[in-house]
Amino acid sequence: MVTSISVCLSYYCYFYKNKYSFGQAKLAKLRRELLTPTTKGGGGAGEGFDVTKSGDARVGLVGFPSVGKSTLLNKLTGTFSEVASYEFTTLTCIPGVIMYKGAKVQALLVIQLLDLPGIIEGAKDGKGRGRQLIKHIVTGYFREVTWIFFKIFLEMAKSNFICVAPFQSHVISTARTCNVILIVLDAIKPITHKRLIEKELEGFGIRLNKTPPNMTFRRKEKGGINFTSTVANTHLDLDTVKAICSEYRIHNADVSLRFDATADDLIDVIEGSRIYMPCIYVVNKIDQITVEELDILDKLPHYCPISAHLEWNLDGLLEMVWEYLDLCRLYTKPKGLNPDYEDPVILSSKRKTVEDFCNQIHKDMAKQFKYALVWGSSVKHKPQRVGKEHELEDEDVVQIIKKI
Ligand SMILES: Nc1nc2c(ncn2[C@@H]2O[C@H](COP(=O)(O)OP(=O)(O)OP(=O)(O)O)[C@@H](O)[C@H]2O)c(=O)[nH]1
Ligand SMILES: [K+]
Ligand SMILES: [Mg+2]
Repeated sequence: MVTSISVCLSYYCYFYKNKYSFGQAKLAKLRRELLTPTTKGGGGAGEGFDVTKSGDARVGLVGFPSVGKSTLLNKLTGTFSEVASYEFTTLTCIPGVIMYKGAKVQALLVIQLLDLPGIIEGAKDGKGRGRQLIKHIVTGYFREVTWIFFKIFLEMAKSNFICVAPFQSHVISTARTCNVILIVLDAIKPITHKRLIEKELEGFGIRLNKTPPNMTFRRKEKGGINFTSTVANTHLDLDTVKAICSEYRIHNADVSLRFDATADDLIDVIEGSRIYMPCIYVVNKIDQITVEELDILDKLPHYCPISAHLEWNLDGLLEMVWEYLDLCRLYTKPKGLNPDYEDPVILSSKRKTVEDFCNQIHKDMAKQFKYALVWGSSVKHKPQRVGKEHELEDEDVVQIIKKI
C-alpha cells in the first residue's frame, strides 16, 4: 500500500517535471511488455489468429467494423469471408492469396478495432455481434490476463475506448509480420477513424510510412549523458534527453542527432524493436460520395479511393500495393537455356543482393557460389559478371556459376 502510494506520488511529480507526455512513455513501456510473447500464449491456431506466413509477402487489412474489409478481401483474393451489414461479422483472422505479376501475396484481415462504448451499447440492445464479441474478449482476456492487461486496459479506456480485438498479443504480432498495411476506411464515416487507427498501431511499435530516425544512441559504462546534434533542435535539449533516459534507468549514453528529432523519436530508438511499415489508406464505399469529395481524397498522399462492392479502382489499389511492397522479381537462367519467366524468385527485403537471391533459392547456394552473370537494369553490360554483393533490380535475369 505504502509502496503504491509512493509510486503514484513519484509518477505524479514526474508528470509535472517533464515536458513530454508521461502517459505516452508509460503506455509505450506497457505495450512493449505486451509484445513480448508469453510462454503459455493465448488461443491456439483453432481460434484463427495464428495464420502461418506463406507466399512472397504479406499485406494486412486493418479497420473499424463494417468498413468493407471482408468484401475487399474476397474481391482481391477470391476467398470467402462472410460479408454482412452488421458490425463484427468477422471475428477471426482470415487469410487469402493475391496473385499479381508472378508473386504470391498473402492478404490477411489482421486487426479489427473495437469501439468499446459502441459494442457495449450494441450488446445491451442485443444488436449485431456485440454479445458474442464481449464473450470473445472476456475469454481471451482471462486466458492471458496479467496486471499489464489491466493497466493497458485502463490506459486505453482513458484514450477513447479504442482497442484491438481480441486483446491478444498474437494479433499484434501478426500485424508486425506484414510487409504493407492497408488501413481500410469508410468514405462516409468520420475522418477521425484514421487517426485512431494510426494511434493504435503506433502504440504497438508500428511506424507507418516513416523511415527510422536518423540518430545514434549508444549506451556506455560511465561519463553521463552526452548530447550532440548536427542540426538546430526545436524539440530536444540536454535536460529532456536526460529525463527520458532516466525513465529507462540509463545514466550513461552518447546521443547524437542528425535531424530535428522529437521525444517520441528518441523513445523509439531507446526502446528499439520498432517496425517501419508502408501503409495505404484505402477509402472504401466511394459510391456513396460526390465527385467533388472524391477529387479531394484522390489528391491525398498514400490514399487509394475504391468501391470494393462495385469493384471500382481495385486495379489501381493492386498497382499501389505492388509499388509499396517494393518486391523484386528475378528470373533464373540455367546455363544454355532461356530464362524462366514463369516462376520468378521474389525478394522482399530492403537489400536485394546476389547473396539474398542465392539464399532464397537454396541454403547452400551461397557456399557454392563462384560468380553470377546478370542481364537487366542493375548492370551496364549484357551479361555482366558480378559478385555476391551486387545489388539486383526488378526483372533482372540471373545465372549463378558455381565452384566446381
Ligand atoms: N455502398 C457500399 N457498401 C459496401 C462496399 N463494400 C462493402 N460494403 C457493404 O458494407 C457492409 C460491411 O461489409 P463487410 O465486408 O462485412 O465489412 P467488414 O469490414 O468485414 O465488417 P466486420 O467483419 O463486421 O468488421 C456490407 O453490407 C457490404 O455490402 C462498397 O464499396 N460500397
Ligand atoms: K460487417
Ligand atoms: Mg468482415
